[in-house]
Amino acid sequence: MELKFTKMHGAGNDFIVFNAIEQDLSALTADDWRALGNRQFGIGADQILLVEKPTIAGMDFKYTIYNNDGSLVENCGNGARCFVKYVYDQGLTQHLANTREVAVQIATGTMVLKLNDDGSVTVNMGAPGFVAADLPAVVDGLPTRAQAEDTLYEVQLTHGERRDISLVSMGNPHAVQIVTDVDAAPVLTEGAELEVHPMFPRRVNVGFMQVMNPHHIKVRIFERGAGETLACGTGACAAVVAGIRRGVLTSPVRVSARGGELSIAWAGTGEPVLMSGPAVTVFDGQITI
Ligand SMILES: N[C@@H](CCC[C@H](N)C(=O)O)C(=O)O
Repeated sequence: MELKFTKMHGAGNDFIVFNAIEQDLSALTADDWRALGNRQFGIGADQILLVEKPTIAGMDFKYTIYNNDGSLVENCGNGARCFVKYVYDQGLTQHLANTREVAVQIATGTMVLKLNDDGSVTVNMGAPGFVAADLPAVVDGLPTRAQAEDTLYEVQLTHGERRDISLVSMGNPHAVQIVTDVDAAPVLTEGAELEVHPMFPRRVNVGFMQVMNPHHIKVRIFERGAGETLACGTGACAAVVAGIRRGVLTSPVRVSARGGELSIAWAGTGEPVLMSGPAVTVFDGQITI
């Protein structure tokens, strides 16, 4: 089967984007997503994004996301920005010519994406969630500590040290901790351990943030199903939300990831998180699988 794709990235978080409206990808399996995402034997990407027809009235598109380990996921923020640039560049929507906004259906609901005049994209990511069971996270018996509006859960690692983590759902699950020096943080080892910690039955994205000042953080995210990436949109949102709830950040917040910068605004509980940042096309290609 011959498939056309576009390689894109948002702040270095990279994607293979398929038009699944004009191409039939229904026979592809988790093994195929894994093979396509493989950096040695495939195209290589952190996630694979499908542009599909919506099944909910009023939506322009359905947005489906796979990690490069083949797992289907609920949300991808950097991918959402690339998604809107893709449908605009490919002429798949008339809406953008007028309002420059599209409404997309995702696994957990809907999302509005706006293409800005400078080519950047703003995504309304919806309201974050904090109920452990919803992430899901099993927190029974874990020591907790209140910090401002947040609840910190004390998690024990195998080497004996403990970490205070905030739990945030951006549609997908995030465990966020504050570190003093993000460049020296043990992202690969502790990220890999926490991703599959028994308290997270569906695994988790692990965020490490260094607070530079109340309006600026540096982050590194060990993504569920992809390992450490150069940026993670939902991870950046989760870090900002956790920092605001802990009382150490004030909206809006500039987020510096290793692959680029995002800007995140959040007005508090029940309000949506607004994320702005770049969306870049790298090349178009065709692959036989
Ligand atoms: N890169 C993403 C998040 C992709 C999904 C995540 N790895 C998960 O499994 O939940 C982003 O930009 O948000």
